[in-house]
Amino acid sequence: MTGPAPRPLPPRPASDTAPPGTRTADLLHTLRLVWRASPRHSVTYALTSLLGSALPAANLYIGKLLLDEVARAAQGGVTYGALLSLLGVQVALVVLGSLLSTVQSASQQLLGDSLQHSVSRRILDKASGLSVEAFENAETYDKLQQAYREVGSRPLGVATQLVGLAGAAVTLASVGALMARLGFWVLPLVLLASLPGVIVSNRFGVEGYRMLRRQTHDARVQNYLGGLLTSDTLVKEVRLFGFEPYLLRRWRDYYLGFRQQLEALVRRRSGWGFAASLVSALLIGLASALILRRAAAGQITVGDFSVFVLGITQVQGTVAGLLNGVSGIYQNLLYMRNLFDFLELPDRDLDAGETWYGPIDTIEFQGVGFRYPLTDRDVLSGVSFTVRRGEALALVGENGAGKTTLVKLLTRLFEPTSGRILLNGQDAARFSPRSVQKEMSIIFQDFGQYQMSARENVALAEVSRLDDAPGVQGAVDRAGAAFVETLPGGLETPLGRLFQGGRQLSGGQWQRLALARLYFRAASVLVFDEPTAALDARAEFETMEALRTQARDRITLLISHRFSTVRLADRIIVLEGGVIVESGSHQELLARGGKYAVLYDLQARGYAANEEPAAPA
Ligand SMILES: Nc1ncnc2c1ncn2[C@@H]1O[C@H](COP(=O)(O)OP(=O)(O)OP(=O)(O)O)[C@@H](O)[C@H]1O
Repeated sequence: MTGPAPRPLPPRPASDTAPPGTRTADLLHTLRLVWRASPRHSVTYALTSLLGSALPAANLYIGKLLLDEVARAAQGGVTYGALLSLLGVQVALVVLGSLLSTVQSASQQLLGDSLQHSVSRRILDKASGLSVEAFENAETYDKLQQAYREVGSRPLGVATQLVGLAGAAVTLASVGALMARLGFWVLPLVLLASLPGVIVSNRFGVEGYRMLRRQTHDARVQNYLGGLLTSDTLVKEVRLFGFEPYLLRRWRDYYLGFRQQLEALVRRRSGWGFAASLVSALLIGLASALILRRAAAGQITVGDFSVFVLGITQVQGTVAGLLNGVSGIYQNLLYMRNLFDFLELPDRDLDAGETWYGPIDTIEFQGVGFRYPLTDRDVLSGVSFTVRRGEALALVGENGAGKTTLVKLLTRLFEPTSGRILLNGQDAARFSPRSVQKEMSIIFQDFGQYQMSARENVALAEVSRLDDAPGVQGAVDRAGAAFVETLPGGLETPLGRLFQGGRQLSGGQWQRLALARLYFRAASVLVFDEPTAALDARAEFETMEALRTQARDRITLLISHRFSTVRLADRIIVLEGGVIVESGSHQELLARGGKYAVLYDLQARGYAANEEPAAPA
């Protein structure tokens, strides 16, 4: 599906107030990245570019000699052979030029490809080592997204622009040396004439960039609005409520705002651009008049004059390229800082610590507290409880009470900010998170729907057993996901609608597969976070029955808003504002008449109300 072309978002570059050494270090770092990506293509690209940069001066010089010889030939004394040999050199230069540029662009393309691959690889390596915490931090996530988006252009941009700068210096020095022979004022005047245009274009380049930056927030909102209109998952709701015109109007309002700013910028840029070209023309006119005076005095040849005329365009183009290259490198380095910031984020070594072996028989929370990074509020505090093998513990509480957070701590995705968690009486922090996680299996509230085969959807819980067909089948049976057999390719059927040939499943079917994934891993701790939210009544009943059987030789943790599910647990913990306010069995908590009883009563009354016969009209 194609949506409206998204407005280019200027990615947020790192602050340009970084210490002066940072840019140099980033430049070197970028060049190292480029070099490592492909030394062979880096060298080829640099060499062909530099050699090619000396060609304009060589061409100018041969052209001058040829013209002078032609002029002399008019007076006789020059052989046809001499003219032909100069022509031969000129043709050879043209052939060399096109050979160099062919090799240059081929090596640039291959270097770009290697670079994109190697930097993407580094980003993905980094992303796989980051903690879950890092992903929940909006700024880090932004950096990751941006690094990934920019990976194809920025590092190569820095390298090619840097080589371009060196090439421009070579061109300028060689062409400049030729022109300087025509009079000491020629080169300064021509250089001066190049400046106004470059200054204006740079100044408005920066303004344009700032404008885009100012618009970043609004552009994101506009893109979001466009995304709502083109989203396959939201189309049902958008159509039914019919708010397309509202979305379109808001989308257009943003566009009109951007358009106004763009028009103002274009007007000013055109005015200044025109003024700059006038100044430039005056200076070139002055230089030409001076050259012509020397020509009138017979002090320069027709070849010299051609060096002057053709040299002007060459110098102006090179100066513009040089200054634009400097600002281009600077801008690209700002983006590279984002990439480096991301690559420099601390990893969370999931294998650090002692290795945990064997089943977990008890989990004990001792005064556990937790605060999300960059927030100023504890979402859990003083949480203490113990759960033993064979027990099913349910967590209840209203939205935002801290249930999922508690599970994240239990599963070592996050570490407590206070208190400790003991496993079989030993501090969990001593053990490597990964080795502990191997003993745990989970179905999250927002479980994954992997656009892969049904088998992979189950076996991802333990990829080393990806080919364990009986194991997968067993998990599928336990999860009541028998529908898999009715799929055209059985367990091998690709799922989801993202790729061709994929079968889309219903929400409940996806959830059953996620349950199968949980069962597939041989774990001593099972965590069910709203495991039945998308299930029908029968499936919920079956799941709960299976869960009760599973629970006998394991620790089971259950989060649910459905009391029909919760009441099956041996013990229930009631969380409120991150604190345990009650705990006990279903019967005990009802008898106590506290928070649990109130919540239970509310839900029970909801059912009862639905069962009341309709009042006669
Ligand atoms: N990544 C995060 N960064 C900052 N705060 C968070 C983050 N995730 C959750 N919170 C906050 O932590 C509190 C507890 O959230 P949690 O998801 O644990 O609640 P819950 O009891 O599972 O809620 P629900 O029943 O809605 O699933 C909430 O106030 C929430 O706003």
